[in-house]
Amino acid sequence: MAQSPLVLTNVTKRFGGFTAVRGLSLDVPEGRIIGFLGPNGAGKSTSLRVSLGVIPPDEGEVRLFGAAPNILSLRRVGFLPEERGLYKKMTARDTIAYFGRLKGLGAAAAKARANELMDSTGLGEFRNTRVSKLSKGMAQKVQILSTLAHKPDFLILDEPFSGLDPVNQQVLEDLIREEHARGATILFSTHVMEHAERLCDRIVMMARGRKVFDGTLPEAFATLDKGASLEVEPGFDLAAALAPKGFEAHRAADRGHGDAWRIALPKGAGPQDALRAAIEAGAPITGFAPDEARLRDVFVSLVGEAEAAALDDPPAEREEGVPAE
Ligand SMILES: Nc1ncnc2c1ncn2[C@@H]1O[C@H](COP(=O)(O)OP(=O)(O)OP(=O)(O)O)[C@@H](O)[C@H]1O
Repeated sequence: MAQSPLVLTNVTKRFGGFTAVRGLSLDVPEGRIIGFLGPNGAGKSTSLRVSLGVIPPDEGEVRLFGAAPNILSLRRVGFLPEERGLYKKMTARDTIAYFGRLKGLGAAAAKARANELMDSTGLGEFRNTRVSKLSKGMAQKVQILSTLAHKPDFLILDEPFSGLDPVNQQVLEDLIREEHARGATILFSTHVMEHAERLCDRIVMMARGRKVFDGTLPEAFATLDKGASLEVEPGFDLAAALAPKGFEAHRAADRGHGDAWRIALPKGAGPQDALRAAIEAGAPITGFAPDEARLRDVFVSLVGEAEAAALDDPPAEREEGVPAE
């Protein structure tokens, strides 16, 4: 069996009296794209830092390519830290090539790889531009490309999408897929669930330092009760009409034209069954939609609306110059 690039067993990390990560066990199998999800402060960055040996765990074990993180295993990793930082006076291409050389590429190979990466991601014309003259988003792209320069086996990207506009978020999604197709294993953290929905084989959800879910997308959606939404003309009591047919309806909101209801589906029933039952009950239907579950709904069902609301907050800015530990 292929070796998992990363295995965490019962990892706990405390800062003073505060526990940032609590008993986290995680297996990142080779060749997967895994999304590490959770709101600000959930413990994602701390877990990633512990995984790379940047900070030691207080309890538990980290195995990176089968051993404690070491110089050899770290060479196989490309890491995008949450705190971005590049040498401002270096050109974009030299920056990417420099990171490639730090990870063992020869000078010519590093330069060629930097050119190739910049051309394929729309940065070709900025090869000789100094980092200080790049926009924030472009500098972020340069930093991301720097983590890929040496074609790492394992990419760990901490909030790679934050700071990118929608076009460049798409460029990054494509890049992640290409790296995956090349054979890389990818673990990325995000509080934007949509990226994970589109990209990931598996997701790990964190809240307040604890893992609250670990599984495939279908497994995540299977945790939700299925439902449907129906709109009927105002004043019609859908709950009373559907109760004898075994469906529970709750008024969702008065939208003006009609009344919106949410129907919980009993086990084995589909949204069309609810629609049929409403028609049979003589409901004056003005709208119908099967519920389209999103990962955010899964998160809400696991940790509650209050905790999930933090997903909408922008990532916390760490003050510059504040050390990681
Ligand atoms: N060096 C540190 N010293 C003290 N507390 C820390 C340190 N690093 C992280 N923390 C705390 O640990 C908790 C988890 O932080 P972490 O950065 O791991 O969360 P996160 O899920 O990555 O969130 P974000 O998206 O905001 O970065 C937070 O409450 C944070 O304030």
